[in-house]
Amino acid sequence: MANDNQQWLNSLRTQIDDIDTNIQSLISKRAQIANEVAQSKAKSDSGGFYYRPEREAQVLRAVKQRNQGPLSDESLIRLFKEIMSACLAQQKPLNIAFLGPEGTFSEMATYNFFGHSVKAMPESTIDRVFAEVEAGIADFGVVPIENSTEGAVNSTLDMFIGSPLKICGEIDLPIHHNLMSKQALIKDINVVFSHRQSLAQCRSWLREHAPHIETVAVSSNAEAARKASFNEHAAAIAGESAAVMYGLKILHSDIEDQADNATRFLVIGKQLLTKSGDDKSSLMVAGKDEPGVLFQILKPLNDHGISMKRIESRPSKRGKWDYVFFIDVEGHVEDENLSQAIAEMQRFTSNLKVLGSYPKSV
Ligand SMILES: O=C(O)C(=O)C[C@]1(C(=O)O)C=C[C@@H](O)C=C1
Repeated sequence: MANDNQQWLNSLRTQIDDIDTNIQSLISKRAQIANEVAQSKAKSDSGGFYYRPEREAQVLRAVKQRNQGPLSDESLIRLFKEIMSACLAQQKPLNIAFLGPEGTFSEMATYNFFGHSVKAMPESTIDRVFAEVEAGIADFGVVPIENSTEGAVNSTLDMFIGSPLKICGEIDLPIHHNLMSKQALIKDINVVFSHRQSLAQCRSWLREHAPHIETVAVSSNAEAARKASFNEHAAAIAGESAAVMYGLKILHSDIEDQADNATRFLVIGKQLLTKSGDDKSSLMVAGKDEPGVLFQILKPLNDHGISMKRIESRPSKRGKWDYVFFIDVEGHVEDENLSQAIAEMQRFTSNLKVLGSYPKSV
């Protein structure tokens, strides 16, 4: 019996070896063809842009559509992202600036979107991420834009007012928080460090399970984990990778108050993207100081059957009580109905800037 089972195991492993040989040779063939694509881009007027997020979104949507299991869509998408990341790295290795330090959710979002064959560059502030991309030191940047529990990240919205950068993609990252410490028991902990937003996202859990523990806000979750790593009676609330990086034990996982807690990040760059087939566009609009101006600005969207996904207002910094509106809509600016709507909106705005058309997160 044991012998039969061993034979079965051996035969299964032989099958896996054969399949791996085929997969490897196909991946190598794919990489060769991607190299030829790079040569064709070098000859064309592609503006030196080798990375094509709209094409990658199409590849990933096809992967999802073909999937019949047993692997989940997420697993297959992760694998194909890594394949494309490696194929692109041989054409042109990308430098990606993100809101650091290492071990933050922004870093996780960066690798989730670009795969691991990129050079991820941690920056200390959102302004620095924009500056590195504007200066061409980084090819793209990754910045948080909103959290499903805590709302908009105003410092990112404000950067778009003065920056020429475009939005080239979005990343919808589920955020799971963990309580981590050198200690094994929560009763031995007297202080919890975390970023202000993360403490807010775990408010009810902390009230219920750790009412005796003091909470201290620090600059990032990774910094919280670093502090907890050399304080015997401290804990941090952070993502899993911070626990690994700073050698902490996870005492409780998924402690966020809302199970579907997520943060949306934007990919910023200099590239204007062509249509991927399922896109979103972001507009920044300064209204004229007239009665009913917001209604007039939004009316063309309704008239042309365009779905608005989000609107935020921010002080314009041009004068007191003067605002700009950030509006996300379905579609690409090259779509007939959206380009007509934008032309009509311009009659009621003192300034309208298309921040980008980009594929919806896959
Ligand atoms: O189709 C392209 O333009 C490619 O360069 C190939 C490829 C891929 O591996 O599929 C690689 C990088 C681009 O970002 C998009 C796709």
